[in-house]
Amino acid sequence: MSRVEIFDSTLRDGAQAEGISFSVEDKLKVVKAMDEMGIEYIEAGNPGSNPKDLEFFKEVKQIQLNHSKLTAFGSTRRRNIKVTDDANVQSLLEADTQGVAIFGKSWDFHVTDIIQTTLDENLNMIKETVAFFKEKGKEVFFDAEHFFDGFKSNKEYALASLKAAKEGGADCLVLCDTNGGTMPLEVYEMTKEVAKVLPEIKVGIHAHNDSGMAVANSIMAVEAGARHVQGTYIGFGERCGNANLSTIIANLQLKKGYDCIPEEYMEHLTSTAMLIAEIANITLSEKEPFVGRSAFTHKGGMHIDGVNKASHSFEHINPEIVGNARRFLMSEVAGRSTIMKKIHKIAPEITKESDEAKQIVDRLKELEHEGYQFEGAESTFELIIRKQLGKYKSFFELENFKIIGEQPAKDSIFSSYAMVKVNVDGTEELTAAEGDGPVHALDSALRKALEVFYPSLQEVHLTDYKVRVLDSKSATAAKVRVLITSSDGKDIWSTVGVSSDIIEASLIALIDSIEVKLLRDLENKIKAYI
Ligand SMILES: CC(=O)SCCNC(=O)CCNC(=O)[C@H](O)C(C)(C)COP(=O)(O)OP(=O)(O)OC[C@H]1O[C@@H](n2cnc3c(N)ncnc32)[C@H](O)[C@@H]1OP(=O)(O)O
Ligand SMILES: CC(=O)C(=O)O
Repeated sequence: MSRVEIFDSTLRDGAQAEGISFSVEDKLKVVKAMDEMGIEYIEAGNPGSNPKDLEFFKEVKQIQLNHSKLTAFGSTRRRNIKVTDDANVQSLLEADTQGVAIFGKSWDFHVTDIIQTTLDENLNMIKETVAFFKEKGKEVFFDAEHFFDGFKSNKEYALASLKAAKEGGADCLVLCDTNGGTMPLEVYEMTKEVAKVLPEIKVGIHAHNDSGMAVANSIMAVEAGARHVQGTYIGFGERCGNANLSTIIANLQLKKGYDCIPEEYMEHLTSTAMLIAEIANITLSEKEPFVGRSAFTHKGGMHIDGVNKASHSFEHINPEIVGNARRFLMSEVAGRSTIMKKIHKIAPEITKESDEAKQIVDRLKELEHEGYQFEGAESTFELIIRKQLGKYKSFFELENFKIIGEQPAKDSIFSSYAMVKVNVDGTEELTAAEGDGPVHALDSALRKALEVFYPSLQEVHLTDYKVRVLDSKSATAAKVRVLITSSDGKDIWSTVGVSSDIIEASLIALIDSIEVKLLRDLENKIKAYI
């Protein structure tokens, strides 16, 4: 199996994405996650950029890495100064990492118009900076910024920038599609030419996603001979993002037979994507190939029927290989086989013709008539089946609650408080909490009271809250459907509630969300015991 090195820049190019800001603690968590995933290189920051990155590079030394090598990122020396006088170069040394990624200009226009120096001086800047770090014993990646645009503008000069890095002793020449505008076949042809002109040095690819081509471009570069791929684990980065490494790793390893990460870690691909999203405080796109929640989710009745008969009829790989799971959605386009599949997970003995099956279907129809919709809220659906079959005992009773919304003075901020009393096996707990709004306050108070009995609820938080008005003609008397998505960092689940009162609808969904978490914990305990 041919090896392709994976180089993750979540902490550097990822941190250049709009809305992303990592604390030192966050960065340390990402480093651990990448190491546990078997990622070969972690570009962990830009020490010349900010004191936080420098502090991080000190802290990270405490972590024992088993797979990954750390690299720091920075530019070549500035024009017309000595390498040793360049502050950025000094910060890179101070970061004290095994590797450094040095970016330099490959596009003649950028040299003359952006960094405003001569073409020769830029080549000197590249060669001298690379040579400096080689002398210091570093593994040096030369990131040829704007390589593909440069190649189109002035091929000789773009290649000369690579040669300058090679003469400086670079270990890898990384061709960057910095503006993300290059098309896959162009990447293939230009990479092929580099591999031909400079056969004795490793070539890499760093693609941005401005044309939606970053993954395709990375794969095409590998097809053309690149053996080092840079990107960010779930694709966020400057502007439209970077090449998504979770997609690339899965494609290269499962479809193309390359060796990117240890085989046994492939099943952690999805949970690591969720963890990175969690740390970055973003919602992982449900549509993300391989690792998204919808990646193996089937809605059309015929698709569900097909997957039940043979999973590969509508799935390109088995979801378990990447640690994801198959889901069937309940909807107006789902057939009876979908419902039976759900019932069978809980009660395999029940037949399509049995009274129990009929009662469940009737109950579902009733609930749908009330405004429930289970598409995307399978957890509530599962609880309904369990309750209907008498296979469910609630983990707690909500005895009462009170919500206060107040604006004590005309211009003061509106605030909400909630008080709840819960009962767990005869023991009562009364708690209050504050929130940004009534539902937030209620959620906080409910979990605070229950955490006394079930500490694992501390891991749970709401990742999405949607309200849909069902009959807008009835104005404020209209029913609303509330869909809540929750996560504990390992798993994501959705629950639904319907009422003409938005608080009640939210409460129904919140209670189900907590019940689902406690049910899963119990199931996991039983599995571990068996
Ligand atoms: C393609 C990429 O992603 S490259 C990395 C981009 N990332 C970032 O910019 C985030 C981190 N950057 C920073 O924190 C800041 O830009 C710093 C601290 C590094 C530098 O800040 P400043 O000194 O204020 O410079 P500024 O941010 O305006 O950058 C422009 C300077 O960088 C120089 N520069 C840009 N690219 C290069 C390069 N490849 N080689 C050498 N110098 C370069 C420009 O010539 C310009 O210098 P000048 O003002 O003397 O003409
Ligand atoms: C190096 C880099 O981030 C780029 O050229 O896009």
